[in-house]
Amino acid sequence: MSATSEAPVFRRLCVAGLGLIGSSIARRVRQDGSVGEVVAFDADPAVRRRVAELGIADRVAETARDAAEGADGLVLCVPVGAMGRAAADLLPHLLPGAVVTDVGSTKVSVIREVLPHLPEGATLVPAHPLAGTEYSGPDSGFATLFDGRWCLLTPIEGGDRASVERVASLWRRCGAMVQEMDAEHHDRVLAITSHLPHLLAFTICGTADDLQGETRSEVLRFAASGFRDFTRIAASDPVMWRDIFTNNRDALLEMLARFTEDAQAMARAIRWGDEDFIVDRIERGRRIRRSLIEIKQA
Ligand SMILES: NC(=O)c1ccc[n+]([C@@H]2O[C@H](COP(=O)([O-])OP(=O)(O)OC[C@H]3O[C@@H](n4cnc5c(N)ncnc54)[C@H](O)[C@@H]3O)[C@@H](O)[C@H]2O)c1
Ligand SMILES: O=C(O)C(=O)C[C@]1(C(=O)O)C=C[C@@H](O)C=C1
Repeated sequence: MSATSEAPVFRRLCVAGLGLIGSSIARRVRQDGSVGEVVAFDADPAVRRRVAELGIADRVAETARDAAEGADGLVLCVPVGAMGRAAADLLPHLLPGAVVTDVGSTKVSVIREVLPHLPEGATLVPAHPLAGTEYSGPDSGFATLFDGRWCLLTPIEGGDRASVERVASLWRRCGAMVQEMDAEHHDRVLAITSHLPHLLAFTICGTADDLQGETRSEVLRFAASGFRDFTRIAASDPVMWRDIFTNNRDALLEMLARFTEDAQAMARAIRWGDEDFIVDRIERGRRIRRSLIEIKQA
């Protein structure tokens, strides 16, 4: 990827929270010139020092005020439970008319927490890149993270369309495909496709750990790739996932209840030897996997 001749989307972009996602954005936009200047800010001094060492921003600010002053764009890349605090610290200092966006995994809660801090004339365009890994921190980011991945925008009803287009353009230049969606719908979709799978992965690892007397050494020694796949997801950051679970509580609990019912149906089929039911459920899983691979190849 190399710098294009297109005009920068923002003159100065403030990136707040330089973990996996924030540092990936900073790396990408600096490489391809989609913003004039990147100013980084993180609440953790150790992260600020590391970002300076890595050289992934034009400047690392020591305070929220210094980071936001003079910026016409701000992307909040902090855990969803910290969005309100970060917005309160940064938003008052942005340039008039600035565009504020975020990358949070929940959208209704982020809108609720950030909107009250939006200065007159500024706009909020919530966003969520569907790309990540189980790693966190500034060393884990990379410039190609968003290539070919979806970024969902959940624009505020009646909000400024030009700002939505600017944020969409930033994500396209980061390599992502952009789609707009209603925030409530986003949270329900992500509850089943991302939040519940993580809940299951944390839980199955916990269950295996509880059985340590009997099986744990076996689990670890002979861990087949099925269990290993769960452990990759279960290695994700505790603060990030605590915040996602508690900020998408209703949708997640609804999906968990539906899943529990379906798991009970499977348990019943196993108990009574209903082989047709069991095969039908497994075939459904295989079909979903195949269709996902086809979508990826298309
Ligand atoms: N990791 C993923 O796979 C993934 C994917 C898409 C979206 N997201 C979302 O992106 C956001 C960031 O996730 P991440 O994986 O990059 O997290 P991370 O833990 O790697 O980084 C978060 C950073 O935010 C900083 N921070 C916390 N509170 C702050 C504050 N008030 N002001 C400034 N900095 C603050 C932390 O010090 C940390 O460096 C989260 O909202 C998450 O839900 C994550
Ligand atoms: O790839 C992973 O490890 C991820 O967990 C990424 C993942 C996901 O569930 O797909 C996690 C949370 C985000 O909000 C978006 C993406």
